[in-house]
Amino acid sequence: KASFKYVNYEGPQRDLVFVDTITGKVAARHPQIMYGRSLITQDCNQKTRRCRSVSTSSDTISSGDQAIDDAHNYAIATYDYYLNNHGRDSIDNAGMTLKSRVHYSRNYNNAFWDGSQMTYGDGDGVTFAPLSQDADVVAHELTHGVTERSSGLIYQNESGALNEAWSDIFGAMVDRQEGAAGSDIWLIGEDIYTPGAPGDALRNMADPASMGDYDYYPDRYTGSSDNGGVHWNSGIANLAFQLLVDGGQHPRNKTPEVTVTGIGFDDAAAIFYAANINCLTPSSNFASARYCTALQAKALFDGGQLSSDHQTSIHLAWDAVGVP
Ligand SMILES: CCCCC[C@H](S)C(=O)N[C@@H](Cc1ccccc1)C(=O)N[C@@H](C)C(=O)O
Ligand SMILES: [Zn+2]
Repeated sequence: KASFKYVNYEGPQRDLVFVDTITGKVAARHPQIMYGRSLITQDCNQKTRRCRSVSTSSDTISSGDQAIDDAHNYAIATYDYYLNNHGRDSIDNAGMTLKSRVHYSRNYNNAFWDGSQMTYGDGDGVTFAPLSQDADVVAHELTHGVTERSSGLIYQNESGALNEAWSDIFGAMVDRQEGAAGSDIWLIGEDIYTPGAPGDALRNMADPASMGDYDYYPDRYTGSSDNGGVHWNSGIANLAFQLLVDGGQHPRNKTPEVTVTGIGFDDAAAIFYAANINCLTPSSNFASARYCTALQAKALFDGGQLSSDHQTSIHLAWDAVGVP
C-alpha cells in the first residue's frame, strides 16, 4: 500500500510534488501551485536608473544596510502574511517575484508601486527616514500590487481613496504581525515619519483627523489635489475598518451616534481581502465598499443568511463614518 508525502521540490519550477514513500519516485506534481517566495532587491545608489541587484535570497538577509534589509525582509513578512492568512501566493497568486528598489533618487520623500516593483526613497531625514524601514510602508506598496490584480481600483477620487485605504489596512495587518500592538497598529509610517519628532505618524487609522485626514464621508475632500484626495479621504475607510475590528464609536462624536460591535482583526481582514478580490471593481466608490464588504461577510461568515452580527457590524461601521 503506497503512502505519499508532500515535499517542496527545489527544482527550477519549485513545484509542490507528491513522492511515493516506498519507491521514492515522484508520483504527482502540482505545477499550478507555485509555492515558495522569490525576491529581487536592488540598490539604486541615489540614482533613478540602472539599480544593481544586491540580493535574490528567498529568506531574510542582513547586508548591513538597513534600508536594503528592511525592504527585503518586510517583503518576505508581507508575502508570508498573504499566504498564511489569505492563501495568496504573492502579488499575482502565482508566485511572482517580489522586486524592490531602495536608495531611490536623492532625499526622495516617498515610496511607490509602479506596476511591477516596489520603490523606496531615503527621505530627506526631516520628513522621512528611509521609507522601507517600516513594515506598514512595505505592505502598503505590495498591497497596491494585489489591488491592481484584483479590483483594479482606479487611483483617483473615491476609488483611489479605497485603493489607498486597502494599502493602509493591510499595512496595519502586517505591522501587527511584526509586533505592533494596541493603538500603534493603527499608526501608519510611525517608524519613518519625522525621525526627529517621536510619537507621530503620517496617518492614524483610528483618528484620521488627528493627522489632518478626513474621517466622515459628508465632509470628504472633493477637489483635485492628491489625485482627488486619495491619501486624505482614505481616512474614511481606514476608520471604518478600525471600528469594525475594535468596535466603538467615531472618535469625534458625529450624529447620529453609532456604536459598532467589533468582530476582530482576522474576520475583518478576511472580509476586506475578499471584497478586493471578489467584488470591488475599478470605479467602485464608498457606497460600493459598503455593499461589497457586507456581501463578503454574508458569504464568508453567515452561510448566506440574510442578516447576522458580522453584516450588522459592517453596516454600522460604514454608518459611523457617514457612508451612504
Ligand atoms: C510617487 C507618486 C505617489 C505614489 C503614492 C504611493 S502609492 C504612496 O501612497 N506612498 C505612501 C508611502 C507611505 C506609506 C505608508 C506610510 C508612510 C508613507 C504614502 O502615503 N505617500 C504619501 C507621502 C503621499 O504620496 O502623499
Ligand atoms: Zn499608496
